[in-house]
Amino acid sequence: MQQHVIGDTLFSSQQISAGVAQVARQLNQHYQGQSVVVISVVPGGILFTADLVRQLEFDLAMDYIACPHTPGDRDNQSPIVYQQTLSIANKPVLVVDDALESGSTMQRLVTYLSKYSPSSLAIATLLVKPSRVNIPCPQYYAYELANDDLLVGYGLPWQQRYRNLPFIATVLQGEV
Ligand SMILES: O=P(O)(O)OC[C@H]1O[C@H](OP(=O)(O)OP(=O)(O)O)[C@H](O)[C@@H]1O
Ligand code: HPA
Repeated sequence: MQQHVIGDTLFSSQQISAGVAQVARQLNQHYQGQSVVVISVVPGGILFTADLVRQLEFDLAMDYIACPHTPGDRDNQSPIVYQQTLSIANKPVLVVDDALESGSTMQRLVTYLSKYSPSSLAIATLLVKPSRVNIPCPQYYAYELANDDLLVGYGLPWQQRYRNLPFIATVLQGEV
């Protein structure tokens, strides 16, 4: 592993667990008694989704969607890949990803999924960065960051690596 890429730890695995629990609490309150379709944005959202759904107390089904993103790209125009394993028509849908940076990926996904007529659409992420666009739907998150710095770990890649780190760290300046 090229450990020299990895800078200071911003969120330890304990802080991540606390953040997951915080988002789960908000969702358990909001969706109590409902049957929800949770759509994970893969691959980045896999880790957060896995941790989050195990703390959700309402009935849920799971699906996935992808919209490959290059870190630092503030206008993600890549094709959306969605197999629609489950119908979401007339059902509450929760889209789960690790982070919003520009917000452009999630903004496109929300617009796209709304065409399938869900009864409601909301998003859940662990992190949000400050320069994200406004997405007009309910948003659940644990941590609002102070800047847009590139991060790595817990789903976030550096050159497609390090998604599996159990903590979230900065990327050293020369490597961004
Ligand atoms: O708000 P944005 O600026 O659009 O960035 C957010 C996206 O970036 C990350 O994707 P990642 O780089 O992990 O790639 P992925 O799409 O392959 O998961 C993250 O998982 C979001 O999907
Ligand atoms: O901080 C990040 N790191 C890696 N990929 C990303 N995609 C959005 N934000 C990030």
